[in-house]
Amino acid sequence: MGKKGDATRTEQPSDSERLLFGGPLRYDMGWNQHADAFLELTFRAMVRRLPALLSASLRLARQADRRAARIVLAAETGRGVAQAVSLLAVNSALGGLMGGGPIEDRLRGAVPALAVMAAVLLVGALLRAASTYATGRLEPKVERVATELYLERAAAVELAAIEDHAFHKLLDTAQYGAASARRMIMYGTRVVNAMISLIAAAGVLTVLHPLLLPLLVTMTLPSAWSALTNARRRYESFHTWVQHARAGHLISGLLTEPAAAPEIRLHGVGPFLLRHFRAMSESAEAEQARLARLAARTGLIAAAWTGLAAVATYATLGGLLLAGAMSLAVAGTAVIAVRTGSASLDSLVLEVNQLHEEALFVGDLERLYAEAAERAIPAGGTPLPEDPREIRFENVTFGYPGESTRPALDDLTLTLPLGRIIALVGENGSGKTTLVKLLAGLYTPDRGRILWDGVDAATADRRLLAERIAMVAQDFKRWPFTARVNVAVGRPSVPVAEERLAAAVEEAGAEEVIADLPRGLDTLLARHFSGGHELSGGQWQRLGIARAAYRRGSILIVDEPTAALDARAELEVFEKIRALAGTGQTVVLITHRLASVRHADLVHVLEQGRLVESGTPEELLAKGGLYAELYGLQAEQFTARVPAPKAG
Ligand SMILES: Nc1ncnc2c1ncn2[C@@H]1O[C@H](COP(=O)(O)OP(=O)(O)OP(=O)(O)O)[C@@H](O)[C@H]1O
Repeated sequence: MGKKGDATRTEQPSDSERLLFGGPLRYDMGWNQHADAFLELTFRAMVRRLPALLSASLRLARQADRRAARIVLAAETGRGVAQAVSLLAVNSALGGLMGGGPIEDRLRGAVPALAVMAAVLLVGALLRAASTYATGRLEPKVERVATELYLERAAAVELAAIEDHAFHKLLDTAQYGAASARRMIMYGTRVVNAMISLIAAAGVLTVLHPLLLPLLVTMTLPSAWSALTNARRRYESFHTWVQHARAGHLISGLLTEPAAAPEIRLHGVGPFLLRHFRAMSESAEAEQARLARLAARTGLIAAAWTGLAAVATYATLGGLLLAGAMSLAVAGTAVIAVRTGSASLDSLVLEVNQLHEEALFVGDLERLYAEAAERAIPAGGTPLPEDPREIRFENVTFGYPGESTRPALDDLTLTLPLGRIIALVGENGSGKTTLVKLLAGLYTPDRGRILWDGVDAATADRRLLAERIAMVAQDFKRWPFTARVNVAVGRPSVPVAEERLAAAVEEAGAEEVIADLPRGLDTLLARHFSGGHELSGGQWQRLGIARAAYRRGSILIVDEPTAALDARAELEVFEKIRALAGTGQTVVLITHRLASVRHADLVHVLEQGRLVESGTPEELLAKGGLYAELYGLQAEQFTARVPAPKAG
């Protein structure tokens, strides 16, 4: 009841959250998915899940380093056995010391048991060292293996999956899984160790007197209860506050972000953000204080309960001694075994709890692995024709996921003759970029077919299809690496070839851009690193074109290649593109600069995802349709008279 009330209260957004974010942000880091599992955090549920959790840790460990995993397991088992032997030796030593006869004889009698204890201590220390070393080797490897698999799977999924909100959320949540996998090894090891020493202590206690085992359990229950209660509160609080925490990080990030820096200084946004950062931090601190208060209260209750249980245990031992049902030596061993056992049980509960918490994140990671495998770009397929004559879109319809009044491409049929310059023209949002993304195999049509001569791209080998495409997208990636890599990344599968690099830079007209860089091609193009350099938008655009030229795909797709270029550079780039077509290269060009389309062999005009007209630029101009209208509008801007300034 209290739990529910707390959660509801903390879900109220703070004033800052309300103002800056319009209310609480509901992105829940995927917690909902495992909320049920965790909230069922009863002792029984945890015990039930323990074997599965331990075997998951072991599987991870074996995947990462089989030998180290074996060492850890053997060392921890050995330590448990050593503990049992040590308790038995204590019993025997105490029995000898407290028996009858002269003290010298008793001491002499205890020597073998003491020697065993010393040997066991030594073995225990050696095993502990072996386990520490092997765990230290194992943990980073587990994290690396899990991370690699995460990155590999994430990079291999379809573009549509990356853009899918639900999948992205899974990607976000699962990124914590690798670190959790690492910690699972640590907690898994501790659980095994605690379990074995508990079994040792419990076994010895049962041998000493059957009453002692339930007493041990009674002594440990309070701390188990307090650990579980606090873990559950922490979890609920984290779940409720995760949004708030993210928003706080967002604000602090904004204060130091270069892109925000000019406005922060000019508009005085700094103090505004700081004020809200403080307000949000204070709400988070209040929540931490609430948790600390509750944890302190729970701890006190548990301590009182443990105290009573301890009194009961020792009273029972006293009773047994008085009644003559137990010798003093056995009682002494029992005290030691009770202490060792309750310490093991305490840590067992704590570690299982931690293991369980980490397992939730590893569960997210495993869900991601499975989903990513399902959404991976299929391997293999029909080979494409060696030298196709044309690519034909046949009644292609494609809509992006989510709400939309119309599909981005709507029953589109058109032909792209290869070895020519084909221009795609149309107003914003008419579907040009979507068309080329389908052409490149980044998306697949919802309906209709894309045929490379007779071969349907849907059944074709996607890797081979991508091999043929070189694309300069509108928002191509500005890699935070050197200029050389920014060009050569066009074909990273081959070693960087200087000649090919120079040719690509020349084809893109980017020689001057490179010459102006302080270290030429070796200049780092990332301002936030020391020695880093930033390029202007137009300079980047030339590097983007150089990258596509370096790739040497048989179909070059250029989406708005001149948007950031000055008039002279624009002319130059179109000259280069025209020259490329002379070499038999297919160029698919998207541009709003209709004057530059003059040299295209074929123009397709799109409107609202449909083809409205096709032809050579001259034909389209003569026809007087949409192309002619757009062309006329642009031409007018240059011929219209600039109004003369008003006199006076
Ligand atoms: N990744 C995406 N997710 C959802 N909808 C998208 C996405 N990309 C484009 N759209 C939508 O698809 C439609 C076609 O967009 P597209 O980018 O293909 O047009 P375009 O002709 O290239 O436009 P522009 O001239 O502005 O570049 C638009 O309505 C747009 O809102």
